[in-house]
Amino acid sequence: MSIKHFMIINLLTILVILYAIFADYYQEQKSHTAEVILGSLKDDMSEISYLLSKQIVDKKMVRTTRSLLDRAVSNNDFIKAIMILDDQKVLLTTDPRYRKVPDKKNVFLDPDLSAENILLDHVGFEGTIRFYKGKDLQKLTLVFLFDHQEAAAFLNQNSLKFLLYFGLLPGLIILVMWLLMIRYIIKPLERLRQYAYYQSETPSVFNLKELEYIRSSMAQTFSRLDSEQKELFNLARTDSLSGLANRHALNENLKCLIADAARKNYEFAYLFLDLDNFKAVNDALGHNVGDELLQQVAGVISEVLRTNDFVARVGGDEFVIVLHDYESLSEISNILERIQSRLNVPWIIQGHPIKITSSIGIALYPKDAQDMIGLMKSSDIAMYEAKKRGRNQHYFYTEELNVTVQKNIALDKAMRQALEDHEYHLYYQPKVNLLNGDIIGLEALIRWFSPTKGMIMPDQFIPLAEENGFILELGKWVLQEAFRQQKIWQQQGMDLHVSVNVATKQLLDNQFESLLEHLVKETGVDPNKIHLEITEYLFMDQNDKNLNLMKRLRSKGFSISLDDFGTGYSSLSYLKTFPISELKIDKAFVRDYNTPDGAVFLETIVKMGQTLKLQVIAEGVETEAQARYLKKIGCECYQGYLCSKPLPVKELDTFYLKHKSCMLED
Ligand SMILES: Nc1nc2c(ncn2[C@@H]2O[C@H](COP(=O)(O)O[C@H]3[C@@H](O)[C@H](n4cnc5c(=O)[nH]c(N)nc54)O[C@@H]3COP(=O)(O)O)[C@@H](O)[C@H]2O)c(=O)[nH]1
Repeated sequence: MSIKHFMIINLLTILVILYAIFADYYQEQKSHTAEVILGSLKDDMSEISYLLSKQIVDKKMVRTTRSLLDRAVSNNDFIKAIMILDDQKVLLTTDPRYRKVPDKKNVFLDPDLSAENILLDHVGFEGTIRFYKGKDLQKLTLVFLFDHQEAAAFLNQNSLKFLLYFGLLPGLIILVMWLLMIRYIIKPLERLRQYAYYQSETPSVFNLKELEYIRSSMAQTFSRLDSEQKELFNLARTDSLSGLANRHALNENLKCLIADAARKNYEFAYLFLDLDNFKAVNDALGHNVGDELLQQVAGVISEVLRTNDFVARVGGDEFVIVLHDYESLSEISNILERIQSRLNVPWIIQGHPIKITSSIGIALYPKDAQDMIGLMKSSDIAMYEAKKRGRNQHYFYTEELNVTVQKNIALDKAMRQALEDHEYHLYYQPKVNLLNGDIIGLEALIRWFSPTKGMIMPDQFIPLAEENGFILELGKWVLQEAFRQQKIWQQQGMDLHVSVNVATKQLLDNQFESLLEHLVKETGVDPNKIHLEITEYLFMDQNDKNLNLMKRLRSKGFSISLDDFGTGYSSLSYLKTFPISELKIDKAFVRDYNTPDGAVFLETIVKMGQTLKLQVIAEGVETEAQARYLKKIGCECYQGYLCSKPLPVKELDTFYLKHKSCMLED
């Protein structure tokens, strides 16, 4: 039951009780009035009886009393007529209309009957006139006939007043009480209920103390809950480390932005920023330093951006910036250049000097993607392109880039499957001694035989394998296969070393050394018969770790051959420091042997090799003229189509048995 209904029932009960009390009181008043009237009639009766008793000495004199009786009737509104009866005979009546002797029981004053009943229901009442005629006591009956109409009118004359005072008043009181209750209890309670349920506007102060206590406690509780909720809301949307928005907040923001941009038809830019080499900072200097660096980076980004731009940290060293309200794409570029140049300064974090750069991918809504996932993907693709292009730059997503990425994804999948399906084979290309034409070694070169696409050359998949790390798995297979083959040839009496291309990622892998040990054990190959062809990129970071690794590999018998020499890192200091056995001059220089610059380069390398006691081998030798020139300048070895293209094992066996050497014609 509601409070309202409860109140109504209570008020109605009070009203009914009040009415019952008042009705009882009214009835009592009426009876009392009737008693007073009847009393006065009785008094009149006594008085008139007395006067008549005195006046009458003979029944015949009754008529003489007429004036007295008329006066009595006119003096009393409740008497309609007065009759004097002698037994059953009417001697006198004040109103000739009433000549009939009234029934005895209708004029008898029954003490059990109420005055009101007598006045209203009886015809009248009687009294006795006693007088002496001589010595004889004579009796006559005096009858007062009631004027019922008058009596009823008199008795009821107060009922209107009563109704006004006692009938309407409680009603009014109850109404006022009801209105007060509505105003001070029911409405405040309803407002409290609404407040509790919908947490609508805080109700203003209530007049009733208890309700006010409830209201103010609720207001305090809600305000506390509100601030806690706000705090939780912010916590759930804030990255605790940087204080920037987190991924959750980014998603919410993007959802609104996409909806708004779709409705109002405007463009915005979704930028994905990734720090370059942040992992190295974390690994080398610890997470404390990494965390502080991230905080500083967050500060720089926020400083450069305008207040209505949005920035979130969405991963370890990954930030997302959402820009809108820009005039042109070059405005975006300007902002990003500002961020990148502000980041690309020497930082001192906890006493450590740190250099950090960033790569940023940009996707535009709606051109590049129309939804959140699409924007993330596109900006991610663009960011990787920025990294691929040398880091510390930003790159706008293009559909062509996407096509390349999709191709690479498919290639990546196929490349991995190909290893399981044994679609890779090693070809071998002879390395030749220029002085005597002897084949001194072989370079293992991978080929992929796809059942659908035929032979796929390594430069179509090795770069991707190096990029996505698959080179570790594939390189392991190459090493295993080359070691196994060298051992077979060795057992067959072909005393040739085998050169294996080793990607920088493979070399830097912590498991590389143990992998070599394991493969040596597994295949039984002599490490002295293995050349590991590495590129100059390894020497970009000439740290002790790399140097020690090279030294350990060398001490185990492996030879280190420097591939594509001249195309990469320009500092030559590593040639002295690192235990390198062989320099392979890139085929681009061999091709240019007959140009002044090419010749100078080749001669310089050969001389330098001689000075440093390194074996120098020229790659890509296709003509006798090239070979003769190389021989003339003192280059010891060459590799190239002049002797043979890379061949599969069987063909190479045949070739080797047939030629054994690639002697230059005199
Ligand atoms: N990490 C690994 N890299 C590998 C592996 N196998 C090959 N590769 C690298 O792929 C690049 C392309 O190799 P490929 O297509 O096999 O080309 C080699 C030779 O075929 C080519 N060559 C040899 N002689 C000539 C010539 O006279 N003319 C001419 N135009 N090309 C010639 O040169 C490539 C050998 O290069 P290099 O390794 O630098 O000695 C290449 O970079 C390979 O390194 C692998 O298993 N792992």
